[in-house]
Amino acid sequence: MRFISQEIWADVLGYVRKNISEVEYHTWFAPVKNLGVQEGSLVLGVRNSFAQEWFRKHYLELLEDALRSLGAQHPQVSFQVLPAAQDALLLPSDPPPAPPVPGRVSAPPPSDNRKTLNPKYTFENFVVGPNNNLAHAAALAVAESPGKAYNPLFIYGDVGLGKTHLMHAVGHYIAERFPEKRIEYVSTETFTNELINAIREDKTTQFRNRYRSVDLLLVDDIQFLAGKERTQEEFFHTFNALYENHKQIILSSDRPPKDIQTLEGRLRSRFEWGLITDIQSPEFETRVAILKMNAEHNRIDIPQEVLELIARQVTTNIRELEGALMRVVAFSSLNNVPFSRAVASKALSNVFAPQEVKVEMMDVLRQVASHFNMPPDVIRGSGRVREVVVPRQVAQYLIRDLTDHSLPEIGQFFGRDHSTVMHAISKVTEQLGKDPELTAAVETLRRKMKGLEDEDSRA
Ligand SMILES: Nc1ncnc2c1ncn2[C@@H]1O[C@H](COP(=O)(O)OP(=O)(O)OP(=O)(O)O)[C@@H](O)[C@H]1O
Repeated sequence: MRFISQEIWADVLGYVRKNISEVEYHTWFAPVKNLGVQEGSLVLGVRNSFAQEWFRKHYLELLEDALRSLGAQHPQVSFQVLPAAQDALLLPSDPPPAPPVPGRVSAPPPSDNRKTLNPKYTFENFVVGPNNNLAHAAALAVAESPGKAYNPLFIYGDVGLGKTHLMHAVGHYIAERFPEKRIEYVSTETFTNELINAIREDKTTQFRNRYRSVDLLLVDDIQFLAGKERTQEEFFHTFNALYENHKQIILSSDRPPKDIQTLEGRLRSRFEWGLITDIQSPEFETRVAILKMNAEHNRIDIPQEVLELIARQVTTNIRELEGALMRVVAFSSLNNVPFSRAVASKALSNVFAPQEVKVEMMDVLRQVASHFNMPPDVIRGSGRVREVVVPRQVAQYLIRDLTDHSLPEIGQFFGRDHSTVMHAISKVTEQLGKDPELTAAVETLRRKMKGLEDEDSRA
């Protein structure tokens, strides 16, 4: 059974909900469990055989339509009656727990002080790249010496780039080492709403005590303090109380303090007391590494070239990048086809502007290297034996054929001048049709790189 993510399942439910009444939805769909995909069929767990029959009769088509809207070409849905005890079944988006390591005692359950933290947002699960290494180093320093290294730590950056993840990572790190420490994570919006309620219910003292007695305060999206005078006033006092007691404060924002309009000067200057660090959009290699980690985390075996294609499609927001991976996984499960670049490209074409699968020089080199079973560096190296020269010529020929690179650019990539590349290309052109082995290699590789048309037609 392959899992489909909760996001995809939520999309299916969203589709269903738009097409039936609320009463119907709550009666039938709220108790359904998504059990994953088996042989291309989405398996749903229902409570009893009556429900099973009802679903088959009344909702099968609707569910198939929902899957079609998500890219399934031949959607199939089946229903399984859950044993009574399976109501509390592990959701398929939670990967099955790893088998216990003999002789190792499993970790104790998380202590209470991390109840507001997302368990996935740890340092171990954070991929460090040139876009975030300063923020990561600062967060680690703060986690090791809370209240001493940088206070406050102010992390800013665009949507979905890992600010909340880093804040929580500090929380987990501290919670693990100091289980007695009180950790509070709050979004500025929640802080504001809680303050409003406290004022209305005359409970401001409790509100203050709660936030002023923590050891680590994590506040997300602090830019939303802008224009909220009463909340700013309250936050100012919370900040001072914590700061004076050497308690660590971490703030996140979509912009640096100086760009938050209508923020009181005294707050702005406090935000600048510690360290201000930013997170930028991840570059290609970091995006691939994030996808790889996600895939491993979910025990999905997906080829590197597919991850690279996804990483090329989604360039700015990591949340979207993860969503794109889940879409590809769902698409391949639902259509029962193996992962490939063509499949990924199709899975994403509903969401992202269809892009031609753009082939890069490195892609070609890697494919050629794997075809001829030798390391890419050897092909690019100086070896002159036939076993190396032929793959090198094939790689140069295919790069010229499949990319827009000029002869001098290709030459530079191989550490040679353009006339050598020209010679390689004419050599391969001359042999095509004459040398069956070479012809087959070129054709296979070309097809693979152009998006694997053969798999395309199966998808
Ligand atoms: N460097 C990274 N390594 C692994 N996963 C990451 C990394 N950066 C971000 N993510 C993942 O991307 C998703 C979005 O991250 P997060 O919620 O922390 O972003 P954010 O900057 O706080 O966004 P927002 O501004 O919307 O609050 C999360 O699932 C997070 O785990």
